[in-house]
Amino acid sequence: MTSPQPYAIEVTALTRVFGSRKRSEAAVSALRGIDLTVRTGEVHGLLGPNGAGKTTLCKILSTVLLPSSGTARVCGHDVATSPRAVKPLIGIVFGGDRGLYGRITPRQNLGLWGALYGLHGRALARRTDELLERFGLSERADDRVDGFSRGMKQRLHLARGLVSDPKVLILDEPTAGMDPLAAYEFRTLVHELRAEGRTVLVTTHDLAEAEAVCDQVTLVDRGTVLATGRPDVLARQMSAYERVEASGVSAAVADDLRQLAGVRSLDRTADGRISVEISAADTTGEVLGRLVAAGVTSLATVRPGLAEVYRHMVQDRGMQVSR
Ligand SMILES: Nc1ncnc2c1ncn2[C@@H]1O[C@H](COP(=O)(O)OP(=O)(O)OP(=O)(O)O)[C@@H](O)[C@H]1O
Repeated sequence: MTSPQPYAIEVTALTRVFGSRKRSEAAVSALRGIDLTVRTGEVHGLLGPNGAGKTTLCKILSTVLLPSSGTARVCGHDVATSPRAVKPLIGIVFGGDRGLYGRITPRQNLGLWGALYGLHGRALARRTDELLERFGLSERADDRVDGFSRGMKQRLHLARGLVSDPKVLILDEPTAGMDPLAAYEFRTLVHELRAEGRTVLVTTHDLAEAEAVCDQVTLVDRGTVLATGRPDVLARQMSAYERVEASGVSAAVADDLRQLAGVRSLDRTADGRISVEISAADTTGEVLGRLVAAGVTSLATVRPGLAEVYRHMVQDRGMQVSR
């Protein structure tokens, strides 16, 4: 018996350039030398702002798009030279409305997709029924999809991604536009997929979602990898970019805080509030402690948005996290 591949996804020095369509347009380097490994059975988050290159990478992995240079392998098969070996191993789910046929029913959508993967007859009917049941769509199985709510369409997308029983599932912003309950159910689903032994690559803008479901997270920005590591390790690093905001702080206390080693900057706003930008993970507690000791009661800790974290990370390049 052959032993399973240790890595479900191996990406090395991957680039993708989109040529310009008009003379006036510059070519776009969507991926600029991505290295990424995802262990078999792992849930791996790809986290990055708009335009980071996440969708481009997902498309290359699912053989929809060719790389410009570098290599990408799925379960040991090169996506560019062996797409036929890759296709049955991989399922892809895009968020939003892309890829569903609204004028037909969920059963027919799944039937069409299953047929593309070579399923037919009883096997296809059984698989379709199982998935409709799993995603709570059995009662609406024969209604037209275009009358469905966003959450139902999203569940149908997920069902579609599983039609071929793929070993590797790519979820491109699967919770975009989901309400909180649906997003919670999604997290449960990802845990189930992992328990079934599948490898999941999930793209998101949402750090909390990545922390909740992922074993490993890779941060990407402008086509490059900024850092990769366990989400709790990355989150701890990100906490080094927290801000503390407070009002009613005397000039003497503010000066005292400014002197602390882990304080990057301290600004006072026109309305008398202060904003303290932290530059070391354990400084937030120290700043809060000093403010409380000085009798300040109006204070808050603000975790920066991803865009801000990226900005800091890009400035502080070299803080690569390894496994
Ligand atoms: N077909 C295309 N032609 C030209 N440029 C493209 C094409 N597809 C993507 N790009 C560009 O490549 C870059 C990366 O886009 P991509 O969609 O991969 O990013 P993303 O991280 O998925 O962003 P988002 O979160 O907004 O979906 C962007 O600058 C985008 O404009």
